[in-house]
Amino acid sequence: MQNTAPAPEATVVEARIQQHRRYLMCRPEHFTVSYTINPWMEPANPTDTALAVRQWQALYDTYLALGHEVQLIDPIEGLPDMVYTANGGFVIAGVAYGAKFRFQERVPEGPAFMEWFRDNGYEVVDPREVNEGEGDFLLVGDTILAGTGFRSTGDSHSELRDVFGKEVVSLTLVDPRFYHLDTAIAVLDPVQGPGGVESANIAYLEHAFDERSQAVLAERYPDAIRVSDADGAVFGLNSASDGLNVIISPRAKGFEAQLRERGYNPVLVDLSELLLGGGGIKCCTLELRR
Ligand SMILES: CN(C)C(=N)NCCC[C@H](N)C(=O)O
Repeated sequence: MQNTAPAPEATVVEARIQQHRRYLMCRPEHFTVSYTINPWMEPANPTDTALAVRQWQALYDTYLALGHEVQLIDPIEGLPDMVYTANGGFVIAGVAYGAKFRFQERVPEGPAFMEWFRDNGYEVVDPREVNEGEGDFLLVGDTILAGTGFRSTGDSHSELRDVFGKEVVSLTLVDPRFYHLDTAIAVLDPVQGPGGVESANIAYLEHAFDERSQAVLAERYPDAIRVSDADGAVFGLNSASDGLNVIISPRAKGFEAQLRERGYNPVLVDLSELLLGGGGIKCCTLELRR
């Protein structure tokens, strides 16, 4: 008798390609939580600066072990959030669009980062509009996804478009726990081929966005990984990917499994102490694109 049962579907796992990265980080020597500008910060809870430094060092060592390059900006006393370098600007092709922070407590960080960029050979664009750098702007392939709702303004998205001449897609965040775009979206793999960007994918937390933005993301990224609230709430998406290795929080168990299924290599680094300031792996990592 002829067997008419359909052949079992083969699971195709794409081969992932590691890309070299250059990052800017800041040792959290002055880390503490002395004010509240996001729902995670609770000045009454004690912080352990030595532990924050050890955890940060583990992230730094991980990047080096994976073959990436890390540059450092000196921490400044009285600016405890400077460890979250992702907020210090947005850099593409040697051009650094500076940050202009929403809250007074972080305002002095803007010029400090711009000075570092200048001293290190970047062309600096002094921003007119309030924006918190790569915390709210993510390069996915050749498109910039730009967050608003809590920190960066919609006007900064227009400024960003003028500065880089790229497509900028505005997305509105609605859940105060996910106040920067990089808490709600992880960029997984902008793969550059000889003819430009060949593929780009993301992971995201759907309900961190308003309905319009959810529709935009669903249409643009049909293959995206959608993560659970539980994984989002431990800053699972606040991760750094080199196209193959994805550095994530060890608490994001579901996301870890989803990444493995897709052929990525999750690398677990615990930044629990820095979570007290409302930041995770990606927040401590600014990509320097030459
Ligand atoms: C992903 N996130 C949140 C970041 N990119 N940055 C962390 C900033 C934390 C700082 N206390 C603040 O509230 O600004």
